Amino acid sequence: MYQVLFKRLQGNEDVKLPIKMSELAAGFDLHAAVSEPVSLSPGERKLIPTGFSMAMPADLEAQIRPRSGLAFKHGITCLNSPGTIDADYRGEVKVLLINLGQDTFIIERGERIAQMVFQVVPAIEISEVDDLPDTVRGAGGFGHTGV
Ligand SMILES: O=c1ccn([C@H]2C[C@H](O)[C@@H](COP(=O)(O)OP(=O)(O)OP(=O)(O)O)O2)c(=O)[nH]1
Ligand SMILES: [Mg+2]
Repeated sequence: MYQVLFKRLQGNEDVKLPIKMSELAAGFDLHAAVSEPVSLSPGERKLIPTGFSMAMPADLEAQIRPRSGLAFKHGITCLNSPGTIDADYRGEVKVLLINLGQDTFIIERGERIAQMVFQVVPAIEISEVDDLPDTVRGAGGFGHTGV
């Protein structure tokens, strides 16, 4: 079991911390900590505060992903999906939303705007080499096996 710490930022006592909406949900829903309703017109993007910062074990990252309901119903998604929260980041977690729909969308304070999924990040050691191990695929890619 991993221990993750959430710190509520001042002035956001009324905004919920990330929560799972069902027992086995992969994502913790994130709530908008906007001081007043924020409008996103078609094509517009805005960085939305969540009212908390966090600390997690060094081998974790957190991914900020869209909510499918907002994407399907309103065309609202995360521009940098999935957003990456580094284990050493102590600033406020923010969500970069973009409106790909046809209508202006209003984000209300406390609304669930995205979800956060934790992942283990493997420890990696990099070595520069002159030759890589051969494979059957080789350099084939981008559809070289056909449709
Ligand atoms: O959706 C996001 C993406 C990032 N961040 C925060 C946490 C993350 O650890 C930090 C940096 O993110 P990233 O590495 O994606 O951005 P960058 O453009 O590479 O910035 P930096 O140079 O600060 O790493 O910004 C968020 O709050 N929400
Ligand atoms: Mg970075």
